[in-house]
Amino acid sequence: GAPQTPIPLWHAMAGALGDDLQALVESFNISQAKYLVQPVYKGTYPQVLTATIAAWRAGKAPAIAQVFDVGTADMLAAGRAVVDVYELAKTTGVDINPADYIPAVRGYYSLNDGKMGAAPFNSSTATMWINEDVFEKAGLDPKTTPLATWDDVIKAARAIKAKGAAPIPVMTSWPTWVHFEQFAAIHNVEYATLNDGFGGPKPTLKLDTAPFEKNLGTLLAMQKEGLFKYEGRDGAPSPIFYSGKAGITFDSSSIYGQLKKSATFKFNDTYLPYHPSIIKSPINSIIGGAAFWAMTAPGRTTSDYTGVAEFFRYISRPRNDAGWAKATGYVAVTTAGNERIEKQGFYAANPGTDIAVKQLTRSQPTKYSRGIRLGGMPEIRVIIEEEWERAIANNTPAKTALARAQHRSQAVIDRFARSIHG
Ligand SMILES: O=P(O)(O)OC[C@H](O)CO
Repeated sequence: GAPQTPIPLWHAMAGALGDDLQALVESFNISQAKYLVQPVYKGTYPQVLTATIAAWRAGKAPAIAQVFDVGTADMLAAGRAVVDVYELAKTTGVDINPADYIPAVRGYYSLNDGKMGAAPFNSSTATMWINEDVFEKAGLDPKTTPLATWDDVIKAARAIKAKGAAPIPVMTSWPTWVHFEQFAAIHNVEYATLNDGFGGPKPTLKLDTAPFEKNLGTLLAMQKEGLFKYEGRDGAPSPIFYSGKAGITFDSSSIYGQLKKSATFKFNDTYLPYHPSIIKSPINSIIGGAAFWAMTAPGRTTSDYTGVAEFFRYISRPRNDAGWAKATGYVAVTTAGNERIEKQGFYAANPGTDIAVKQLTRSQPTKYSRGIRLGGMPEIRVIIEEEWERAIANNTPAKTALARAQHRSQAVIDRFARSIHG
């Protein structure tokens, strides 16, 4: 037959997630004869983003790039580099319907006028993960030990430490995603003015405020007491929990697939803990993970873009969307995908897999729990991580770390605002 059109796809899915993505791509490739999607692992999320931007400047951007949550504002501002999904649908005639996606996902990846920029794919949220074997060793019943509030978590951590049940009572992956961005959402705390950045070009960060001080202060105090161990930036710490060395971690719902594949201990997840002094009853968390962006390049043809659009439509079909979510721990991004999982009885048969969706939908999103839309956000995450690390190393209070993080991060936002508005 005719030669297939290659569609390069750059991604950040390692380990079990990489295998699952490979399988999904292969099923698309054999479902039709025209296009051959070619997945390439390009490293971590920030590495994929950097590589994609560099490649675009060199006229060699992949047809599809997987960009993480916090790269969204930068991508939406990238102008000629990307083809927004609504435009892709229009020019190729491939029907990609925004109404198919659950509101939290659609809202996150839309422009201000509601038109979709990216194709939703791997949406997660952050949850609290429990090593049940460690709990049992510490004399804690993993099914009944209260873990709703931070005081509850501290109590459990003290028991784990006292019994020497694990070298690390509590740790975290994604320090800033979980303990700043998701923390702010579930406590209905403002992260930045102008509706967390959705409402205008030059928001002011709110990192140097009492709620953030309370939360970072709690973590720094736990660190001093030997209850919490800061283990590194972004997703790098995750394998420490996989290896069984920690009693509790905070991580993406999407570590489910990896744990199912490789963990030698019983595990489960539950809701993120909250501070009753900040909110009586925590609200919805926000989506994380990543989405697929259609990239431009010199010489890219309508046929190439049609292949991209066909792939986007394929992954949104209820069967494929649900299959990916069940294997990985990501949430199904379409309404039909979610209904399919529910109907199959998957959540009931696999306790804990329902927590992400429940936490994402437990309230109506407010202006502080819909997402954070700030330019330069990947850089801001690194700044906050640096200041957190400095506070641990120098034994300085949360207030100092937050003042520094606020000052340095605001400069990033102001620079971004100048770059797009002159
Ligand atoms: O591990 P993921 O894919 O759920 O992503 C976690 C964070 O949202 C990445 O920024």
